Amino acid sequence: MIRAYIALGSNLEAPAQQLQQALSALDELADTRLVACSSFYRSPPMAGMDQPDYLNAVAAIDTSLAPLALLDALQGIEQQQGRERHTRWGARTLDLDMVLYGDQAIEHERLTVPHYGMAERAFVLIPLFELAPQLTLPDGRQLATLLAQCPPQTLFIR
Ligand SMILES: CC1(C)Nc2nc(N)[nH]c(=O)c2N=C1O
Repeated sequence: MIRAYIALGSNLEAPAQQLQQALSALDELADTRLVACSSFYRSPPMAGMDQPDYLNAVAAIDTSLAPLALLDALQGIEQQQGRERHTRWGARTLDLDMVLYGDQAIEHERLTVPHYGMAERAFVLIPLFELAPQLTLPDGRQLATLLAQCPPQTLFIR
């Protein structure tokens, strides 16, 4: 089994329920087990868009699904929970992003792992640090270092 970390985000239609429902769906995926989930964190939309605050978390899963199969499964859960991809940065009922997949660096047209924006996203780094403070990225960087260098963002533990 591979340890993967999934970033969850929602800012529409009862975000706390969206995240809880997504955690259950992750645990029910074939060949996958939900190992842990961070606290839920509320924060204003990054880049100050005119949207409701987000609720974010990071989940740790163990899976034997291959990366693209896991990606398909994550997109399936988003769709089950009403995710319409209107605009790239628009508000959404649920976002599931594969942040890390074991110690693999993946460059595929559908999938980049580690997640391309994680170093600038406190709403990913802080929940991830809660779960795995000693984590080292595939390129050798320490998660603690990324967190120290990340642009500050106001997060509230919900
Ligand atoms: C629109 C954008 C970049 N901003 C966000 N901002 C916050 N706080 N949380 C998110 O999950 C999030 N997701 C996004 O996709």
